[in-house]
Amino acid sequence: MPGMKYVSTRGDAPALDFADVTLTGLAADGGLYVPEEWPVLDADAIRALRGLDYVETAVRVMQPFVSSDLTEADLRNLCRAAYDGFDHAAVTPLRQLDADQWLLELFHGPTLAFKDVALQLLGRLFEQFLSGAGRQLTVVGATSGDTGSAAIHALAGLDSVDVFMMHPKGRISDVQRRQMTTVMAPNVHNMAINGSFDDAQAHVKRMFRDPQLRGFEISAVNSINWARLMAQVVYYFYAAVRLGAPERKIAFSVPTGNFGDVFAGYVAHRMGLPVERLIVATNVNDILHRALSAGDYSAGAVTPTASPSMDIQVSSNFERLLFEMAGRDGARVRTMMESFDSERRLSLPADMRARAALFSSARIDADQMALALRWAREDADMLIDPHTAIGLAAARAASGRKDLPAGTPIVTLATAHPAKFAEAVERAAGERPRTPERIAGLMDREERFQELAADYETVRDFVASRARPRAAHAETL
Ligand SMILES: Cc1ncc(COP(=O)(O)O)c(C=O)c1O
Ligand SMILES: N[C@@H](CCOP(=O)(O)O)C(=O)O
Repeated sequence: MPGMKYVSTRGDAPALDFADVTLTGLAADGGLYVPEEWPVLDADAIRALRGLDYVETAVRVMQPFVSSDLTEADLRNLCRAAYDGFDHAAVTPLRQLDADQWLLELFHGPTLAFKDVALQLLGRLFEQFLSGAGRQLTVVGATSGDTGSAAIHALAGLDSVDVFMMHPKGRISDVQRRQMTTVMAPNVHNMAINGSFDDAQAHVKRMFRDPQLRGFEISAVNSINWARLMAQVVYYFYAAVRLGAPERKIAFSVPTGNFGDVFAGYVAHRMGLPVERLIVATNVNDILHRALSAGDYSAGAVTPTASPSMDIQVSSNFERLLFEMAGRDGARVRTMMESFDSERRLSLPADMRARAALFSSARIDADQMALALRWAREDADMLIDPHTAIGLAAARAASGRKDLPAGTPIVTLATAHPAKFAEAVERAAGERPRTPERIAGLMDREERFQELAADYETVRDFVASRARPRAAHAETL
């Protein structure tokens, strides 16, 4: 059986197989890679997921995407190794809050955020594909707090990979920063830039196309990398099947920033999972809410909030949805994205918006977030983090407005452990979360990071002066 190929959302880059798409990250035309077609699990295949554990579910959901480059046994071994270190046997357990509301806990991995679900696997995929290949990767990444630590924990000490991670200085929590900056592995380089996450993400994309970095094999761990999203599709299936899929439709409320997590939900839907609705929950950095509710995709300045990981105005993965909304017309997406890059705004035409009817959206402000956090504490006896609270506020609003058919379970993705944002949680709920063992002692460790101006050249030169060049024989890859 021929393996899955991946094509660029801008239609002008070579199609790649899974291994290359994983190691490459961003497409050469500036687009994002997506599978050339969506594999489908029919109702029987979904029923057959009942009773399977997380690893077996992951193997069945991801196999169609990787089949050209990994055997089923390889994939199973990688998944076992990736999820073995999670501190819950279910990996991503479900918790019921009331008759309709559920939480999908995605924070049981090493760095206490949903990013571990994908990055624990991605690190192992890198190792698998680089083993014996003589290639040297330079991973450049941008983080608003959680991707950075999950990536660093997945890649620290790997000899064939150098990791350069930018975070916006002063705009992430102390725990988030220290989870990155206390890792002393020689292949890890942290940069605190005097700018926003959007600045950092723009730099990452530019480095892929910078002729001055031609001597390095640049790669990505942000959700521009397809493999990140693929691993996140799994928990939508895992949760929905436990709640009655395929016989029952489920709605998901997803706290959203870079649009990766919720796009994974869209992929699950395209693969055949009966999804009633995907609720895109934003904080006051609401570009996605405006885009989906009014067709206005225009980026303003980033406002710092108590949910810093979602303080994003330019959402990379929205381009993947645009590609679907444009009927997979890469040339149309290229024109739109080039216009967005120069104007910082796009108006989404009606024909495209009609293809995004599965999504609804909500903009949740600080008071609404705090109210949801308190409700979870007082009525459901759960301390949740501010990002999860944004998702929950949107979920409760949808159910209060009776936006969904009666009895539809709404699953809010609980994307981080509250201890990562202890001050904000304490402010809202009047109670400080307990400190999990995984981060005990973090505040006493030595930190190492480089503070840098936000301009591109400063960051690029920092990377170029420390990264190891690509291996000679990989020059033409
Ligand atoms: C805790 C947390 N919640 C939600 C999000 C938003 O996820 P996405 O960027 O995939 O939309 C992020 C960052 O990505 C995050 O770290
Ligand atoms: N919220 C993220 C921002 C980067 O998003 P990604 O999913 O594209 O890696 C973070 O916490 O770093």
